[in-house]
Amino acid sequence: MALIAILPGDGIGPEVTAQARRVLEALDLGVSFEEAPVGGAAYHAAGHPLPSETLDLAKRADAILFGAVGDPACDTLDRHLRPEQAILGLRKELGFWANLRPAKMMPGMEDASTLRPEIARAIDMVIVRELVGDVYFGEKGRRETADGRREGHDLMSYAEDEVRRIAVVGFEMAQRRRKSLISVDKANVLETSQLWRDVVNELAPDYPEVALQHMYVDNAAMQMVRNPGQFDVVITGNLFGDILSDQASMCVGSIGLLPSASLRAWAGDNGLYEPIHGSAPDIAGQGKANPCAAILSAAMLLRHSLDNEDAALKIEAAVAGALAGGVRTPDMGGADSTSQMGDAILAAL
Ligand SMILES: NC(=O)C1=CN([C@@H]2O[C@H](COP(=O)(O)OP(=O)(O)OC[C@H]3O[C@@H](n4cnc5c(N)ncnc54)[C@H](O)[C@@H]3O)[C@@H](O)[C@H]2O)C=CC1
Ligand SMILES: CC(C)CC(=O)C(=O)O
Ligand SMILES: [Mg+2]
Repeated sequence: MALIAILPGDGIGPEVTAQARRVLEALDLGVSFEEAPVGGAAYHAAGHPLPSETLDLAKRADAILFGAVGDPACDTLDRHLRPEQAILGLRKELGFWANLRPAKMMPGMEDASTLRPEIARAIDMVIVRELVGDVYFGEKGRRETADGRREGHDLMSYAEDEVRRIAVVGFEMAQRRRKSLISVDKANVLETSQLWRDVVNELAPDYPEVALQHMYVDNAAMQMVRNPGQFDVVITGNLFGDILSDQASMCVGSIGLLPSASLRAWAGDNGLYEPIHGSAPDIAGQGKANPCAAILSAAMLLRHSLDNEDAALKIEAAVAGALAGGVRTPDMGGADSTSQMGDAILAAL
């Protein structure tokens, strides 16, 4: 029997993963669930944001459903003990280097988008974000200069094999979709990005049917709100992908709508599935969180780790159906609660 590890985390994490678990249970898939604390919840309970029991569960599971981590009560802790280290640690320890973040306009959701309906309607992209390199994982430090100024640094670096493997994912995904790949970097300024661009260009002849374009990240941020329909598959580094995917979420209606998969293989392997949002302390505990991103992450889990495309499609159709029926949490301009959104999706199932 397949084992799904549920790591709810902090803030709205437990609220949205509870709805995703309801949906998975309703499908009667013959899977088992095991939950463990992570992030601030784990720090308060066990003194560490990623206790060894939680890491062991993540390793032994067939797939991981993750909520979110981040707790204002931990803001003053040493960086190594902060809740966010748990998600970075899980990604690194388990080698989940490929992060897929699909953003697609769902029927009848144009009113929730910050863009004009005719612009928003065309959105159907996947951001393929490199997840275990870049400035998030480079050498970090603080020092004091000779004249007494405080300095901080975070090294941005990529090795060619790290770029190549994520670029291959991008090219292969583009080949399965609309055959357009936009690689986002800052090669006009950054050495890391020049290497990124070189490696992507070297791969391009292997994928002659894919139209490759390079775009600087500042322009990409602007193009994403000017004409998001031009993006099919986007490949980019850890930092730029983090930022651009939050931006893409508002183009399709809410940060509470975008799921993600963090993988080390296309299919049939353990993966980590989480909404792209954080723990949202400003709305935690109020029943206001939109659970759609977590529920759509559960669909990605079934698709990529449990080889159950049928069940994944059922969940995606149920979410689209509930939204098309007008159920909306406050982030999408409505007044329905987290559990009412979950109820509507279960009813649509
Ligand atoms: N993967 C993870 O666990 C992530 C953790 N974080 C952490 O989360 C904490 C809060 O970070 P923020 O920058 O505020 O980002 P956030 O994504 O938690 O929230 C940003 C804004 O979006 C809203 N929001 C987010 N998810 C929502 C949902 N499902 N439904 C309705 N509204 C939603 C929040 O209320 C807030 O106004 C921090 O500690 C941060 O480090 C942030 C991003 C990802
Ligand atoms: C703790 C952060 C690096 C997580 C994040 O913002 C993300 O992965 O989207
Ligand atoms: Mg983020």
